[in-house]
Amino acid sequence: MAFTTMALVTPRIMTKTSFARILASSPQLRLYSSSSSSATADFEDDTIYALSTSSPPSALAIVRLSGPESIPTLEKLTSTDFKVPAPRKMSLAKLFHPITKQPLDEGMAVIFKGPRSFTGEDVVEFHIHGSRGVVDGVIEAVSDSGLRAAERGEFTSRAFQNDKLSLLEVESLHSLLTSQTSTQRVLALSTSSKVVEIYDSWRETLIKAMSHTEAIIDFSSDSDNTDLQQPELIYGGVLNNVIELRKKMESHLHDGYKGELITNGVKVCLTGLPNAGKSSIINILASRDVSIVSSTPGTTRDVVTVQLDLGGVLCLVSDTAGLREGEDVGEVESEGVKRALRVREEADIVVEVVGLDGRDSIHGDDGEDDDVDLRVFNKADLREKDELGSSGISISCVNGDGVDKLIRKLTEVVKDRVGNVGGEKSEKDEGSEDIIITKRRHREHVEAAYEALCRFETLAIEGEAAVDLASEELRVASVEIGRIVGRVDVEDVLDSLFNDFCVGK
Ligand SMILES: Nc1nc2c(ncn2[C@@H]2O[C@H](COP(=O)(O)OP(=O)(O)OP(=O)(O)O)[C@@H](O)[C@H]2O)c(=O)[nH]1
Ligand SMILES: [K+]
Ligand SMILES: [Mg+2]
Repeated sequence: MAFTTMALVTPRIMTKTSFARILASSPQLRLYSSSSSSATADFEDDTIYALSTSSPPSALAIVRLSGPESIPTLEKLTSTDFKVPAPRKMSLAKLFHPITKQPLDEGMAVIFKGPRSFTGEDVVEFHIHGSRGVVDGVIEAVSDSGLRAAERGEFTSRAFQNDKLSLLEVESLHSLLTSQTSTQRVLALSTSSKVVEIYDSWRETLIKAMSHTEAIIDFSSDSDNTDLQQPELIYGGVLNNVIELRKKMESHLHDGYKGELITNGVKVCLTGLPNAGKSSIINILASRDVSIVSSTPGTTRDVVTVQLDLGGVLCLVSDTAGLREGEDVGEVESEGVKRALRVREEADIVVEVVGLDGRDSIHGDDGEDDDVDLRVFNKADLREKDELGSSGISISCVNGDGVDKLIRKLTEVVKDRVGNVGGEKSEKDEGSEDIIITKRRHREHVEAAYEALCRFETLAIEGEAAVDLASEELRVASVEIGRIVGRVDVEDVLDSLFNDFCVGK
């Protein structure tokens, strides 16, 4: 699938002013350091530095240090009468190269004493002017003071090693740093500490249940004990708690994949017969010529995808080949149709574009088809007014009629799919659970835990005879939940995660 643009576009309702605006350029920061190896493998207590803001030039820049030599380095770069400020208090700092004594900048410095810092170590931040000359000078001075350039994500990995952040919080931080839309931002901010608490409480429930079943095992193997009333009671209590938790997991698993949709983007597919106007529509939505429009049916073959911000939700909107088959359809177009069908199959939202009138809908006159979420009747300029019923939206790519309505309607459909994130809860949202699954990784662990609890319940029916097997299922479930927050077995996830971070974070 080809992304024609890296910029995220917010389609705008047609007004006299602008039709669209590019929201944000690529969030990927250019790397200042070229180092790319993983930071997690060899954690050392040397002192690291990095430019934490994007490449010069910019108005201001921040160079960050972390480790035992941070504060001594601040002293080396300032004159003897400089007083190291109290933690978290900004102080004016005239900076000099420690050896050549050349002036570097008149900036600001702030210190954070470990463990009350992001990394848990002593941290110094230089807030300096963002020109290449200043930034290079300060970086050189820090390096000449014996500090080492940080690896990608090394500040965050130190925060993790020092128990300042859990794996789940590291993931949320990464989501925040790469967020492109308001829902991604709000979700990232809301899924850190609160969600850790939820998963930890689940794990606590499971560990408690496990300790009770272990007690039953001990109790039963004690041959002197003839009173079996008590273990049954205990087992009943454990079972109730497990059922309650299993149901909670179930409701989170049935969350409509909202978290993953917000994180990965909602896939919207424009589909329809050749010449319906699919490419014309994607060009309007993207406010630029991303897809070729022509009067020849079968123009589009490759899938063309643009990123749009619809009501604060990242959407990946794809233009696809017009669907048709037959002898006059050549090999290349035929491959295009195959791709179109695949994209449609995988889409979260299917928008069918109908050309001149309802008769050339791929589904015939009734327009009934389960996988279509929104039907758009294009070329309204060629129709008598109100010729069509209310089964879709009537638009014209030629004069722009109905385009604002299409954007509004599409936004509605998208927002309906991802739910209300971070907003005031409306009546509709009553009883709906908060999103706690934002990645496939989380879902897989919750699913595995859920299945273990189902097996536990089956085994529990057999009573004490199978209590040791049942207890093992509780252990499996607690390990799976522990993996989400990063309480157990995290190394494999960490390596790939920290590699996704920028240098300086
Ligand atoms: N009158 C009129 N013509 C339109 C409108 N929208 C698109 N067209 C024309 O319809 C023809 C086909 O448009 P495309 O956007 O290429 O259609 P498509 O669905 O992408 O076609 P394929 O890629 O071949 O499947 C072009 O000549 C467009 O200029 C419209 O609203 N009104
Ligand atoms: K065409
Ligand atoms: Mg096309």
